[in-house]
Amino acid sequence: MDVSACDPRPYDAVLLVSFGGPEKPEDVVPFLENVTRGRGIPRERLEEVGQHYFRFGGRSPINDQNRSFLEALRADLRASGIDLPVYWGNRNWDPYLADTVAQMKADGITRAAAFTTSAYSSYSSCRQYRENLFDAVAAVEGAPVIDKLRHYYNHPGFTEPVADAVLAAIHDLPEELRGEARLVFVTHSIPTAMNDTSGPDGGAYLAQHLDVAAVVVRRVAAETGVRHEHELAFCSRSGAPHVPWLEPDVNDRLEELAAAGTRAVVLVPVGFVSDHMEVVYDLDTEALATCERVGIAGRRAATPGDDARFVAAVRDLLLERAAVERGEEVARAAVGDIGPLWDRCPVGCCRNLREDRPALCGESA
Ligand SMILES: CC1=C(CCC(=O)O)c2cc3nc(cc4[nH]c(cc5[nH]c(cc1n2)c(C)c5CCC(=O)O)c(CCC(=O)O)c4C)C(CCC(=O)O)=C3C
Ligand SMILES: [Fe+2]
Repeated sequence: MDVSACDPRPYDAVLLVSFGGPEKPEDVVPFLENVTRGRGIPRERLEEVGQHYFRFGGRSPINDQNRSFLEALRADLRASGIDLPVYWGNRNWDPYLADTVAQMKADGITRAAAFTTSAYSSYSSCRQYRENLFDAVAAVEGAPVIDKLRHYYNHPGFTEPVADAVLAAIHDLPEELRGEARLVFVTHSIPTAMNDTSGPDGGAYLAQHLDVAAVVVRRVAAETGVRHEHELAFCSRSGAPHVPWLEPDVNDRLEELAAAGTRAVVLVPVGFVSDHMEVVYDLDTEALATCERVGIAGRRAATPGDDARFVAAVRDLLLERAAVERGEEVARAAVGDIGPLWDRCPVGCCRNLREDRPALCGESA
């Protein structure tokens, strides 16, 4: 392998940044309190979401997904001769970001590249993590510098596993229904006001999802010769009922589709990089039950998880950014119409609608 192509300098560590989740029943309520502190989420919604976790023994799948991703990433880097430690810190549960940053400092780390488990622009999926990074670094004297790797929803290492998963799910349908399967891409609903302020010009959250969906539909058509009907729907709506969130809810949409004669659907959880609770509960438990009830043959496409191509995308983004920071020219892998996004978020990107809080990894004003 060309050694210069695997030069991670100036980075001496990688940091996986994620949401965190409970691991046992006693964790569920304190976890939900961490997530919703100061956010005005109605009590009934919290109780309902708590039930989703209790139904799975009080254990979210997200931490185990991250553990296997970490193992895969460490192996990938090692195999490429990149000798960097890989750390992990969360927003809402142990290991907390501030503790991880303290450990990195103790280990002598000076500059880390951060990869978040959210692919898209929005306050919840990008800027809030940048605020979390600011807080974690501010809490640790002499903390390392942390750079967030660019958005990767349109990196082929993300879209290729998604496209393959859709092909596999279509193939899993009864043969006579495969050609007419409708692809319902699903992501986390957010308040419409949060979508309106996502990215530097607003609307980036929706635009990015639609871009990926179009890419996947084209890739599937190239394999099967069928251009499947497709659309975007949402899961996991929260908040107060009078606050508008992105719609349609996937369950409502499945009812409408059944009434209009749709017989087969593939749910594509394109908003999730691995099997989070939203995937195993909101889609596998709830939405597939809706399919059953309304008489649609439904399948859920797999998430990228620890697919080798997705893991390798982290290495690609790390080496790309390292070269940028060394002042070299780079080629940036991206598919779709939007193209590769920025290394540092523009000023005002994904504005915090509640309050002004400092964030790392942005252009300074
Ligand atoms: C855009 C987005 C992502 C994708 C980007 C990303 O991955 O970060 C995401 C991920 C996740 N959300 C998660 C869990 C929860 N999200 C909640 C609440 C909320 N999510 C929101 C948005 C998002 N959330 C919003 C606007 C709220 C309202 C409160 C607020 O304004 O912050 C609540 C409180 C209960 C409720 O209100 O539903 C819970 C428990 C988990 C862990 C799952 C697991 O355990 O596997 C993950 C990965
Ligand atoms: Fe959430």
